[in-house]
Amino acid sequence: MSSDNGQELSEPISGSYADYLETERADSRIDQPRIEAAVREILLAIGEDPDRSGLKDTPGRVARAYAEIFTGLHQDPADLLATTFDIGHAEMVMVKDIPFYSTCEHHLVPFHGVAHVGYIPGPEGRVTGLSKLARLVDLFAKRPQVQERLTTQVVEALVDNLHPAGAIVVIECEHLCMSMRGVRKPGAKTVTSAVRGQLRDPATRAEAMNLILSGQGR
Ligand SMILES: Nc1nc2c(ncn2[C@@H]2O[C@H](COP(=O)(O)OP(=O)(O)OP(=O)(O)O)[C@@H](O)[C@H]2O)c(=O)[nH]1
Ligand SMILES: [Zn+2]
Repeated sequence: MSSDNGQELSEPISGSYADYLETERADSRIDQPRIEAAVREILLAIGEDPDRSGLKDTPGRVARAYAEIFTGLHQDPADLLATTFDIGHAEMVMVKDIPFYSTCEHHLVPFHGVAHVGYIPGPEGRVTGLSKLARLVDLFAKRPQVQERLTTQVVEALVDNLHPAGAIVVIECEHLCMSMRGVRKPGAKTVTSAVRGQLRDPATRAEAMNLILSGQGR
């Protein structure tokens, strides 16, 4: 892939981005035997038989699943955003409708939806690969979370690592803790936003919101 001005946009896998990819595969920092023991206890506590054939492999499966959905606890956004390009683009870049799943830290059930991530490159003109914006959402989503903190962490990682002139993150989610239990309001959506720098300016913010809302029939 190359940009309009012919510069290469290929992503060399070296240095700390390679480290990041390694953490995506590695789950060694998550204590799976401990999760297995805890899940067995939960099954006993609800009155199930953890040794019946349908459940005997469940603690191990849950441990592997948790190792996957909490990988982000052991990933550093600085590694992920280490590869940047100077392509002389000073206008807004927006990746919208990034689907993701996270885990509510209050109930350990999923919340899921879409994230819209945009920024205006700063004077240094540092631009990251588009996929990295989606990976950044996953990095913070794959932790026990609340939606507000997820939103803030994504925008602050952009600010800290790309030094943009402005950044915006808007997240829309359904929380299963509000759908399948408790207040039981399936379909209710929670929307959070965080804006920094030039995107606090009303006109620039309106431009970003138009980009987010366009094509969504809203
Ligand atoms: N602000 C915020 N609240 C959340 C998020 N995810 C879940 N919650 C809320 O966290 C609150 C926890 O409230 P508690 O009263 O401690 O727990 P609870 O008795 O299970 O509450 P209910 O869900 O109302 O039954 C609930 O109101 C949830 O809806 C989130 O991402 N952000
Ligand atoms: Zn919850």
